[in-house]
Amino acid sequence: MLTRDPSQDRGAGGNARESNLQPPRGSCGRIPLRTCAPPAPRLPASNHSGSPKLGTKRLPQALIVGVKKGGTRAVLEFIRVHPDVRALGTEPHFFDRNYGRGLDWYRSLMPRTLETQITLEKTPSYFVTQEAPRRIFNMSRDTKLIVVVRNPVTRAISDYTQTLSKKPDIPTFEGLSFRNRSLGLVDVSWNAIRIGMYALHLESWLRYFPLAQIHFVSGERLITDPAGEMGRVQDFLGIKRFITDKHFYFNKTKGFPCLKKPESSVSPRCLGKSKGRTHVQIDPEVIDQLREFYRPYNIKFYETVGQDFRWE
Ligand SMILES: Nc1ncnc2c1ncn2[C@@H]1O[C@H](COP(=O)(O)OS(=O)(=O)O)[C@@H](OP(=O)(O)O)[C@H]1O
Repeated sequence: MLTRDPSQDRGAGGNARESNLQPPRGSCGRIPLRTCAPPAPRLPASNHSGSPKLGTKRLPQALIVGVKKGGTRAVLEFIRVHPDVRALGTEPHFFDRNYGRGLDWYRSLMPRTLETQITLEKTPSYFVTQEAPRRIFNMSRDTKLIVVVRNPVTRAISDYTQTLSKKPDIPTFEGLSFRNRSLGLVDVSWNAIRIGMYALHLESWLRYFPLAQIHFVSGERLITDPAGEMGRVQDFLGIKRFITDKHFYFNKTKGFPCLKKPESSVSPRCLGKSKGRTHVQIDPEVIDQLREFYRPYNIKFYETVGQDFRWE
C-alpha cells in the first residue's frame, strides 16, 4: 500500500534481496557516485525505460527518510519546485513495508526524469526502520539522505495529535508517555516517544553511510527561514540554488510559510489541513519530564551531527 498524504495536492507522475549487494547497474543518476556501476543496456520501450524525450523511470538518488512529523512534506513540496528534481508525491514505504515487491516495482512508481534530474521520494518511517539503512545501501551506497528533525517533545505531541484526530478514544498523551510517571519512567516502547530518540536511530545509519551523505534539516528553521533551509538542501543535492525567498510568503491564516510561484500565474499554495494542526494541550509538568528525558539523546545527536538544534 502506498500512503497518500492528504496534504499533498500534486501527484507525480527481480525482487530486492537482503544481502550487501553492489548498487544496481545504472542507478547512478546525476549525483556523482563513488562506486557508480556502468549504465544498463538500453531496454525496449515496453520495459521501464521510457522515450528519451519523456525521460526514464530511475531509482531515487536521494531520499527524505524522516522523521515523521518533522516537516518532511514541506521539504518535499518545496524541493520539487526545482526544475532539476522530480519527486514521487505518495509515500511508497518501499524500504519498510513493501521491500518484498522488489526494486523493479519500486522503480516503476517513480516519475520519469531526464539525465539532468534527480529522482526523490519521501517516507518518514525509514529513519526508524532497522533494515532501511542496509536496504538503501544495497540499492546504492551513494544515495543521498535527508532527515528533517524537530524538537522531539513537540514532535511527539504532533504525532499524538495526528493519531487522536483519527482515533479519538485513545488514552491521554500523559498516560501513554510513562511506564511509571511518579518514578519518571518514560515508555520508550511507545513509538511517539521512540521516534524522537534521534541519536539512537542515527547510529544504524552511520553503520552504512558517512555523515557527509546525510543532510539534516531543522524543522524549526524550515518554518522561520524556509529559503535558508532549502538553500542548504539544494547545496547538499548539488543543484543550483533555484528555490529562494522569492518562492515563499508567510500565510498568516495558516501560520506557516507557503509556496508562491513568482514566475507563473499559478496561485499560491499552502500544505493541507493535516499539516499545522493545533496541538493537544499537555500537562506542562509532563513536557518538562520529557525534555529531561530527551536531553542526553539530544546532546548526543548534536555531537554526532556537529550541529546544535537548540531544543530546550
Ligand atoms: N510550510 C509548512 N506548512 C505546514 N506545515 C509545516 C510547514 N513547514 C513545516 N511544517 C510542519 O510539518 C509538520 C508535519 O510534518 P510531516 O510533513 O513530516 O508529517 S508526516 O510525517 O508526513 O505526517 C507539521 O506539524 P504539525 O504542526 O504538528 O501539524 C508542521 O509543523
